[in-house]
Amino acid sequence: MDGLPKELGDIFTNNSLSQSAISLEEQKFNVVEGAQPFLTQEELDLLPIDQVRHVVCGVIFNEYGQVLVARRRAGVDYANSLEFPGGKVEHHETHEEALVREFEEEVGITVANFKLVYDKRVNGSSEPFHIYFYLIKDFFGHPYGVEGQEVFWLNVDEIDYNRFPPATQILIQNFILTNEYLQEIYQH
Ligand SMILES: Nc1nc2c([nH]c(=O)n2[C@H]2C[C@H](O)[C@@H](COP(=O)(O)OP(=O)(O)OP(=O)(O)O)O2)c(=O)[nH]1
Ligand SMILES: [Mg+2]
Repeated sequence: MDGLPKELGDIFTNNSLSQSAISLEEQKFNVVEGAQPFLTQEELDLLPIDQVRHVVCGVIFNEYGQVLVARRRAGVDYANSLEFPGGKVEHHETHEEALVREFEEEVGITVANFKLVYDKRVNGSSEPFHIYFYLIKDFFGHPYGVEGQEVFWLNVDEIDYNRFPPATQILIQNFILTNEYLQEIYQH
């Protein structure tokens, strides 16, 4: 796990739920980013690329123009927030291999034909990471929450980007809500 130790993550979540005065919906999204020493974006960007963890995520649309979204589990970093499926690249893997593996492990589908659309250096809760978002043009199978997590298709006009981690919010605002993705999907 990339976040706080599980016990700490749970304590954080429970405290937030019991003591905070914010709405029930907002309480579900507990950002633990920054629990480790905070680095500015400039400091993060100066870290050598081979010294930060790489994370790959995929954005997939179905034939109705809906986007595939999952909910992060309790007790992990960004607990209960929404996310695009994906995860950490392992040492022996390319980004593409990691993306294929993560989609099989998390949502049970095989993905193909993808393109990098946005990337960003992030101050994670336990370590800095570099996140890469791929637009996935083809997939095989029917997605479901292999690890028991909620997985669903969301209409683009129903996306509330505040429910996603900060890096994903930027992607949604600049790539999805602007319809930039349509050009990428239909460009051959
Ligand atoms: N999957 C995913 N992770 C995201 C998104 N935005 C974002 O900041 N992250 C962060 C959360 C985590 O700190 C990090 C890695 O994601 P992860 O928790 O899915 O990693 P993983 O699947 O390998 O999980 P694990 O084996 O470590 O439990 O990326 C997103 O849209 N999707
Ligand atoms: Mg994951």
